Amino acid sequence: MIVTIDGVAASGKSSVSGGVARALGVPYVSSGLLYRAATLLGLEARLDLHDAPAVLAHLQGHPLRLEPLAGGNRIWQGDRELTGELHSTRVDAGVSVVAALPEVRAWVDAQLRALPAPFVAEGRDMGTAVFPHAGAKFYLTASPRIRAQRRAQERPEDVPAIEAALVRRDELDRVQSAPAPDAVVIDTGPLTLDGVIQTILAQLPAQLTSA
Ligand SMILES: Nc1ncnc2c1ncn2[C@@H]1O[C@H](COP(=O)(O)OP(=O)(O)OP(=O)(O)O)[C@@H](O)[C@H]1O
Ligand SMILES: Nc1ccn([C@@H]2O[C@H](COP(=O)(O)O)[C@@H](O)[C@H]2O)c(=O)n1
Repeated sequence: MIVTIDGVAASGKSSVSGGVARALGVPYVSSGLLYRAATLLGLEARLDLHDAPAVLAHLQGHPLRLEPLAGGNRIWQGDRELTGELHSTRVDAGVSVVAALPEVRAWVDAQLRALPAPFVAEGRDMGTAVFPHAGAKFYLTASPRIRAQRRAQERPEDVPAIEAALVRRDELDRVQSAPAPDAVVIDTGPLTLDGVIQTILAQLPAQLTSA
């Protein structure tokens, strides 16, 4: 059983996926962490992030390991844990460039499809490209201002700067970020985090919640 939760940047995908996964007793899988880790490695190696062969060759020489848990995903390169370094402003600024490389997308998709189900998968294209046969699909939205206000609780920048960066990232991610035709679209703006989680749980087919 796979449930997909896609959405725009900072719409609550990780927090909501964690809550849904805990309620179902399964892990969740953060696809964005793989793109973020690929970006961090590229930045550290001073690669041109537009250079697909260089980024891919570097990834193949420095394999990443995603550890999907209901309580939060962790990601490793060899013995080094990268998780805590991936939500920085510089990774945010570069990640959409790396994610636009078809070779990197194919590499990430292969990592994700190799994971053993059941799980909740969150990202941009989980319900469309990676797991089109998922048992239930959701797509989260909220206005840029609301998302920036939420994110400002966790970042040093002010709300207008965060909002501008989110709008830019949404624009760059537009190609791969769209609701699947069979996804339930949820505007999280008027909802609490728990409200979004309960909305999703209430819409899951009975066979998923009893599995
Ligand atoms: N419905 C909600 N109400 C209030 N705060 C929320 C809600 N959903 C998420 N948040 C908060 O918004 C922030 C962003 O959420 P989260 O990191 O889960 O988003 P995301 O979509 O995974 O982000 P990114 O795309 O950058 O990985 C977090 O601080 C989270 O606690
Ligand atoms: N399925 C996905 C997931 C992520 N991306 C790209 O990674 C960036 C970071 O993702 P977050 O979920 O952590 O925000 C995102 O801005 C996309 O560029 C993707 O392309 N596909």
